[in-house]
Amino acid sequence: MHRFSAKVSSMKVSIIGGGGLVGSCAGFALQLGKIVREIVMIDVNPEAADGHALDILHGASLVADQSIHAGTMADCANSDVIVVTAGLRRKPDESRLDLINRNVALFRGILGDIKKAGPKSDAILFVVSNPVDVLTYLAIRELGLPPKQVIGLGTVLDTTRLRSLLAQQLSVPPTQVDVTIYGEHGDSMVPIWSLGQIGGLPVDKYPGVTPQLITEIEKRARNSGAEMLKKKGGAGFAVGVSIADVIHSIALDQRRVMPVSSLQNGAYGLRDVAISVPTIVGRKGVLGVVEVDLWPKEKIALQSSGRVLRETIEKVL
Ligand SMILES: NC(=O)c1ccc[n+]([C@@H]2O[C@H](COP(=O)([O-])OP(=O)(O)OC[C@H]3O[C@@H](n4cnc5c(N)ncnc54)[C@H](O)[C@@H]3O)[C@@H](O)[C@H]2O)c1
Repeated sequence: MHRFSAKVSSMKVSIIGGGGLVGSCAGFALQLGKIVREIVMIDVNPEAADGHALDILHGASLVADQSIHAGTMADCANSDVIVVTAGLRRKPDESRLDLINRNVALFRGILGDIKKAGPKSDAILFVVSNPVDVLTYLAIRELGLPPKQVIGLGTVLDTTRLRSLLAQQLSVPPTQVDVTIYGEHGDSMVPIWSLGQIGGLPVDKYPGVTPQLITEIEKRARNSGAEMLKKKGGAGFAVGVSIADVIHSIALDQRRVMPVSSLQNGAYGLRDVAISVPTIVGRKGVLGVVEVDLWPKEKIALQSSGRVLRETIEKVL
């Protein structure tokens, strides 16, 4: 435990885009997590970054002893984790991949600024901006950090949406639902029902689970991003806790298996693409991926998801 607390107390997290909805929710979730030492909010709109940083700081006396403040790109130089949530939001009915042309130039500029600041050799770049898998691949190509230190949020948010909605439908505790989505953070995402469990029991045999329910929940999870855009202008709280969950696995070197996006080298037949597969996440970033047997239709869907991303990469990068 002592070993961990030394690491925890030194963890500095900078959030580029901290003045926006996703970045501010991530900052708040990191405060409530009480694990990282320093939270820095950075934004081209400094007022917004300072406003969110101050709002979070105002609650510090009730939560934890952390340093919370607005900053500049220079803060990237000594940050342990650099989170990028800066970006343009999806318009209603716009697919995440359609966003790419608007977001690549913006993201390239941010990568240039991070390079200029000179990140630590063991820094982790954590990409959240959409289309997250494509931008993660771009960062791996262009930032100059080892690929293992570049992680995308991938299907972490999609997974918690699926689990939480299924739990609500079945009246079971959400933390006991263990079904994970892999593949693209986008239309071709692949829920892996073959490995799903509720309270350690096979999900397809759990009382109340029917093929119709599975189809319905899958559809709701897939449409959640669009639903959030329509109802409240974009996802905030759930993506915030998703970001914090990954950062905590890094900060505590927990080596948890998570559906984050990272560069693939052949597992599940995926290569030269950043996409979500079962990935071990620790202080050094991606420590490995775990390959297990899936239903053939799931493996085929995962490979086709990889092809969707590869085609986009070839078109736009
Ligand atoms: N990966 C996921 O699961 C996931 C989920 C939700 C949203 N997102 C993505 O996160 C991104 C942000 O969404 P949001 O709702 O917070 O949008 P937002 O408009 O509320 O916030 C974006 C922020 O980025 C800032 N910004 C723009 N250019 C910048 C730059 N060059 N440097 C620093 N800051 C800059 C803006 O000023 C703004 O404050 C979008 O790309 C969105 O699609 C990803």
